[in-house]
Amino acid sequence: MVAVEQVSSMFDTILVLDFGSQYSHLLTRRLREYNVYAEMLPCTQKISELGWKPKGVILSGGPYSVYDADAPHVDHDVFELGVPILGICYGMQELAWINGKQVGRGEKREYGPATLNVLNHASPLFKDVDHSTVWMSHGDKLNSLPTGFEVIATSDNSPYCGIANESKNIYGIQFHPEVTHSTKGKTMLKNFAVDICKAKQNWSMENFIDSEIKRIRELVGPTAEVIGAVSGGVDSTVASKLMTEAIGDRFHAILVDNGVLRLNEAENVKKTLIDGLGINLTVIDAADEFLDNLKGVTDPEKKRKIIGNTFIRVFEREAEKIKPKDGSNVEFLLQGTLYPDVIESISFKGPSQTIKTHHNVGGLLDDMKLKLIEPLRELFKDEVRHLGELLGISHELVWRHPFPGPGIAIRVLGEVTREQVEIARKADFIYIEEIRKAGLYDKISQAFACLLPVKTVGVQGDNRIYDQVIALRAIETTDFMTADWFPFEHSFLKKVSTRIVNEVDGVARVTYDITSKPPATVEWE
Ligand SMILES: Nc1ncnc2c1ncn2[C@@H]1O[C@H](COP(=O)(O)OP(=O)(O)OP(=O)(O)O)[C@@H](O)[C@H]1O
Ligand SMILES: O=c1[nH]c(=O)c2[nH+]cn([C@@H]3O[C@H](COP(=O)(O)O)[C@@H](O)[C@H]3O)c2[nH]1
Ligand SMILES: NC(=O)CC[C@H](N)C(=O)O
Ligand SMILES: [Mg+2]
Repeated sequence: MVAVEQVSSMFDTILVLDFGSQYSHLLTRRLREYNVYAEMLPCTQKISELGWKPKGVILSGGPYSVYDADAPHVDHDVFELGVPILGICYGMQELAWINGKQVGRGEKREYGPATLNVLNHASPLFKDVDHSTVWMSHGDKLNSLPTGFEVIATSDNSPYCGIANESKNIYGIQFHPEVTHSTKGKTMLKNFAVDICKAKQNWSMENFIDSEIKRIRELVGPTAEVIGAVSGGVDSTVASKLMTEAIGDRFHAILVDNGVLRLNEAENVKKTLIDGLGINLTVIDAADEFLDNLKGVTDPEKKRKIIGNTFIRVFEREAEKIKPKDGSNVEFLLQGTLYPDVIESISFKGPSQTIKTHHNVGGLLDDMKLKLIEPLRELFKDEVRHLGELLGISHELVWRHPFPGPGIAIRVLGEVTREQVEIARKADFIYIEEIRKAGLYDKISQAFACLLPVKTVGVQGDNRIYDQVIALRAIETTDFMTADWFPFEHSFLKKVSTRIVNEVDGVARVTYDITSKPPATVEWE
C-alpha cells in the first residue's frame, strides 16, 4: 500500500504535548486561529515514533508536580529535534526539573490574574506584549534558574514568570497564555509559532480540502470502494461530501431509517444528499425491525443498546449487498470522527464517569474488518462547519442542531410505539417550524419536543379529554457538557402550545423545561 502523508506532514505543525491540563486543547485552538496547524499528543509520546517533524513543541500544563514519584515526564529526545520549545506552567517546571531538579512547593498557591512584568522587551516571545494581565494556576515554583536560562519576565508572586534560553530557543512561562483571561496570551503563542518556530500560517479550510482530497485518493487507490453510515447530521454529511469529491460513486453512503427519525427526515436527507450534493446514497427502511425490537422496552439505556445493536446488524447486512463492479469487496469504512473525540481518547486523564452510553456506529469496525477512513479527525466542530460551507453544503444543514443516534426513541419516554413516535414527531415539527419562523434557530444550540408517558385531563370543544403531555426543551451551550435553558418570550411559548394542542391528536397539555444541565441532562432519557 502507498505510504500516505499525514496532515502534520503536509502543513508546518506545532506539536502540543499534553500533560493533562484542562486547557491543553485550547493551545491547538488558538494556534489554528492564527492559521498555524497544531496537533496535540499525550506527553508520553515517543519522539522516535512520531513519523513527522514538528516546527516547534509546546509542553502543556498539568495537574501533577514534577517532583512526584509518578509524575509524567517528556521523552528527552524532544531536545534532539533542534526545534524551539515552549513550556507552560507544568511544562516550564518540567524544563527546570530536567535541568537540575530545582522545583518545589511554593509557600502560596497562585490562582487567577497577575500582572506580567516584562524584563526583556527584546525577547521575541514578548513582541507586542506589554505589562498585561496573565492567568496563573499553580502551587509549585522554580527555586532557581536552570543553567543557560535568563529571566525575561516576573510577576508579584513569581520571580521566574518567564524564562528563556534564547541560544537554544527554549522558553518557559508560569502562566497560561491559552486562556482568554491572559489578555496578550494569543499574541505570545503567535510569537512563538510564527516568529520563533517560523511556522507558515497556511492552515485554512481551503488548503485542507485540496490536501485532504489528495490524501483520500492516495489512501483509497484507483479502484477500492468505501462505505459510510450517514445520518443527515453535519459531520457525516461533510465527510461524505469530501469523499464524493475525492472518489465519486466509489463512495457508498447508507442512511438507516430506524423508524425514530424526525418527520419526513429520510425523504429530506435523500433529496439534499442525492440531488443537492451528488452523494451516492442508499436509504434503508428498517423501521419495522427497530420498532419490533423496541417493543415493551422502557429503560433508556436498554433502548440505546437495542438501537445500537440493530443498527449494526442492518448496516452490515446492507454493506454486504454493496458489491463493487469488479466483484471485489468494499475495503474502507468512513467515519465522521472529530478532533474532540480524538483528544478525549488520547487524554492523559482517564475518562470521566459515564452518564449515558452515547451510541454511534463505533462498534462496526471490529467485526467488519474494514479499514477506517476519518477525514475530519483533525478538525474542531467549527472547522467542520466552515469546511461544509466551502464544499457547498447549505447554511441550513451546516448549522443544524445535533440529533442523537437513538433519535425520537429517547424522546418518547416509556415504551416506543409507532403511535407514540408519531405524536412526538408532529409536536417536534411544529415547535421547530415556529422556532425557525421566529428567527431563533441559530440562537439555540438544540431544541426538541418530548412525549411524556403521563395522562392528564383537558377540555376541548366542551369535551373532556384525557391525553398525554408534550415537554418542550431548548438549550444554549457551547460544548453540551453544561447548558442553560433558552429564555423564550411568553408569546412564543403561547403560540407553540396552542398549535401543538390544536394540531396534534393525543396531546392535552404542553410544558416548557426550565432545568439547566447540570442537574438535568439535555435529553430526557
Ligand atoms: N440513522 C442513521 N443512519 C446511518 N448512520 C447513522 C444514523 N444515525 C447515526 N448514524 C451514524 O452515527 C454517527 C454519529 O452520529 P452523530 O449524531 O454523532 O454525528 P452526525 O449525525 O454525523 O453529526 P451531528 O453531530 O451534527 O448530528 C453518524 O456520523 C453516522 O455515521
Ligand atoms: O448520538 C447520540 N447518541 C446518544 O445516545 C445521545 N444521547 C444524548 N445525545 C446528545 O448529546 C448531547 C448531550 O446530551 P445529554 O446531556 O442528554 O447527555 C445532546 O446534543 C444530545 O442530543 C446523544 N447523541
Ligand atoms: N497548571 C499547571 O500546570 C500546574 C502545575 C503544577 N501542578 C503546579 O501546581 O504548579
Ligand atoms: Mg447526528
